Amino acid sequence: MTHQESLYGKTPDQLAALCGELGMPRFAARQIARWLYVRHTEDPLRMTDIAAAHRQRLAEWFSPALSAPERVTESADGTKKYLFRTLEGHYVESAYIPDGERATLCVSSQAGCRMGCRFCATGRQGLQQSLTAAEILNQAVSLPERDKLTNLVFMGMGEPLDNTDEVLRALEIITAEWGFGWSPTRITLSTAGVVPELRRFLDATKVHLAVSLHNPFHEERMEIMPVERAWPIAEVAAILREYDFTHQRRVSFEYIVMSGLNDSPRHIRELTRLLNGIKCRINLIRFHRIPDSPYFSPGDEAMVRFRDALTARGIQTTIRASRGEDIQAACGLLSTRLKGGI
Ligand SMILES: C[S@@+](CC[C@H](N)C(=O)[O-])C[C@H]1O[C@@H](n2cnc3c(N)ncnc32)[C@H](O)[C@@H]1O
Ligand code: SF4
Repeated sequence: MTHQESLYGKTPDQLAALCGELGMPRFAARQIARWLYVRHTEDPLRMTDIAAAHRQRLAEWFSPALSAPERVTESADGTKKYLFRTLEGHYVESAYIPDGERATLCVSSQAGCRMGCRFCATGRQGLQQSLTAAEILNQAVSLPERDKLTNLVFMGMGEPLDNTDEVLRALEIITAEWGFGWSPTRITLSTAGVVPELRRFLDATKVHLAVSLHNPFHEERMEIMPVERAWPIAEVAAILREYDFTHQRRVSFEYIVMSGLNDSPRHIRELTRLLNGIKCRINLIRFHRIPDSPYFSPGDEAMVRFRDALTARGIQTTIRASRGEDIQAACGLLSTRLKGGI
């Protein structure tokens, strides 16, 4: 245990172990969790139902983890991009996306990413740091719009299943009744398909899953997503076939439509074959241009034709509205710029 450690981000089990080490009653763990996650107070000195001597000890041992965003950019459509600094000094982005009754926060799970997808600005940074559970939660808790949030998506920077321990801890805190008490159906985790971690995630939580597909052919997917080499999308699909997505929990596939690369009838046939037996939905995404990239989205009509062709084959398909494009709300562009990366 070091003085750098924070209370925030710890589960009651972890807090109980700490209480034991510090000579405090173990039941104090529940009280601390309540202060942290229900009352959003991380200063031990304000935890008034804990004995004063223990409060003092906690304050000496633990440093604060929560911090306000350092920068915000607002889009014409109301989307806001926040920039948070981690304790190690890296920048991560979160996008706040209001939409009628809904308000979604897109959170980052890592600063940078080591998956190297060719179309992704975050991928170009490489991995700087995996976020702690506290740093993941901070993006929601320290958001000025915290109390308006209805949904959370792990679609910001980083690959959440390359940081599974901390992501699962954050998900536990968000969904537990001693935590934020959110229904798991308000949360979606997006992955490029880290096969060894996928089952663990599916077994440990009930949150929705999104898989970044982008091409159903092994050779072609490998060209744009190096993860395909180690963990083919066919293996991801095989695992998903073992799970039930017909009730509360949903699985969807993200598909950036790239002109001339993945939008042919051949791709439609292969997608149908790949996803056969999985109750799912496909979200078609427009490519957000990043500098020096060779990819282009087709026009609106071609997107609609592609959607209709998939729908005609029995796959529920929607075209995802692009939000915040004027502020580059997608994926790592702002923080990459700050680092001088592009
Ligand atoms: C940034 S990733 C984070 C989650 C996870 N690493 C993944 O790949 O699913 C979230 C989504 O953004 C997509 N994405 C990345 N770069 C993009 C771009 N330039 N335009 C549109 N979508 C992009 C990814 O394919 C993925 O579906
Ligand atoms: S798309 Fe996802 S997995 Fe690929 S580099 Fe970007 S953040 Fe990483």
